[in-house]
Amino acid sequence: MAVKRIEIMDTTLRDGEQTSSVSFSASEKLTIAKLLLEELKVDRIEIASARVSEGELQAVKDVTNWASKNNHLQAVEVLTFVDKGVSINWMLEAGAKVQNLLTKGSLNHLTHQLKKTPNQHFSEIEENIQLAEKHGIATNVYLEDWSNGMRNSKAYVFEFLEFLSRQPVKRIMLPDTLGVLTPQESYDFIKEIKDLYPNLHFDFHAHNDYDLGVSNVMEGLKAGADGLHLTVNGMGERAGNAPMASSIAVINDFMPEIEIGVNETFLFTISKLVETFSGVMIPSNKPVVGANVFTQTAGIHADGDNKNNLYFSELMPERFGRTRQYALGKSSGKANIQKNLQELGLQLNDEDLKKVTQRIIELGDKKQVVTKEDLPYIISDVLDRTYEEKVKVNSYVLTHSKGLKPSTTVSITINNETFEESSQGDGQFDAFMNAIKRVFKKKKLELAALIDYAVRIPPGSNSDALCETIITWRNSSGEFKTRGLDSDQTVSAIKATEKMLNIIVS
Ligand SMILES: CC(C)C(=O)C(=O)O
Repeated sequence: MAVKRIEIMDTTLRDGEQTSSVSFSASEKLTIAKLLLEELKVDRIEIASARVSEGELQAVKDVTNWASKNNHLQAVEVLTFVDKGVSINWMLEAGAKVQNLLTKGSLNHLTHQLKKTPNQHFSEIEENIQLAEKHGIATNVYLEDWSNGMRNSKAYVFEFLEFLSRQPVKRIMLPDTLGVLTPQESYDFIKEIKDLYPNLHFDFHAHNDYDLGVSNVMEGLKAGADGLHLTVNGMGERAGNAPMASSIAVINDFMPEIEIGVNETFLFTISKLVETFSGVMIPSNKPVVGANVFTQTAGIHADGDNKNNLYFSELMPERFGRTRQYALGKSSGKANIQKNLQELGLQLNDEDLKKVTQRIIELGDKKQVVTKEDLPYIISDVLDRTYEEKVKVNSYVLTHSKGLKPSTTVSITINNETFEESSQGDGQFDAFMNAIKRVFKKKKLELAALIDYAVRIPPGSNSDALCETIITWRNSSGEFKTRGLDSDQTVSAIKATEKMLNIIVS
């Protein structure tokens, strides 16, 4: 079987940034660009549209400056326009060497938006390409609205391709601008073009309006596309672009005839980074990168995992730097609970396990989130023995006053030894944590680092509502979450912290 190496072009920093209300700063763009090229190892990145703003000019300068020192300059691309050289001048100032020239790929767009004839358009494009060449800038050409062009003005598309085949163009980019193609059309249209121009390089740029992005990518590749445009977390205009993570997994698992250079172990890392920088949360069921996609909820699945891995597929979490989890809830069953107990190093006899299972089902029925870290508490509660409280927050005073730093004094007992510490902080909880840090330093104990802090109240409630704080921590044994519930937000965070202290202190 002949294996074909294709190019992956990431356009998170250009099309991805066109997600409503997303704007990356220059330093965020540089950080993402480095990770994409050096760790994830995509072949190319599109980082901006020319002429957008001064800030964007600086962002492109920063990336090209870094890229030229690290042999990546030819992998950094900028979207440009047919504008009598204005974009080219912008590129020159930004130090960019590859332009992705936006042209019209359907007669509809050409006549109604540009109000030009095909010949006028082609001659302006030719002028642009020559000018770029003169300045050492390579050209790729986007045929915007190409998919509709293939449906409604095929003769124009082929006339355009014939013109481009005579130009010094590196790649021709075929966007499904409105995300309207079916998988069958993606295959047929690209095949028709590749059959006619087998030696030209064609990228396929799929959008996800019908959730067909990944299927279309697969069909486009089968038809002979030489490159794909993807975005991290599927960010982009409207419903976004074909998503990076699942497209890469699909190629690796189902398309042995296709070779790519992407290092899939970094897919989750980059997905989280883009989530943080963009503020666009990854849906928990998003394939490969969503919080729940490697969590078995049904007890029968966990049971099957114990029996010859009956519920495993090729899509193993470890490939992406993740681990399988077993949810606790009304449908979890004994096997899920046992899996979690194993992870915590706890053992229960059959009778106790039954009682704990019953309690988790009851809590699940009330829609309560039960986490692995809740298990020791549930066990002690259910089995009617007090949980061995190694750490107890005995008392504290918290102050909050206008114009003064919040401060606290905390009394805490660890393994029967009591400590009192005072501290200040940027907020009341920060002051509390600073006091705890002092105690742990004194005891020479490792404290878990706080890596995420989420607060919520039941929908529709008001300021007297119960407030739930879920804190994610990390220590040398890994990441874990604790939960605190109280009508006072700071107190709920302190309760979650007390749970954490009991988990980490042996
Ligand atoms: C700007 C263009 C190239 C685009 O993203 C699209 O057509 O989808």
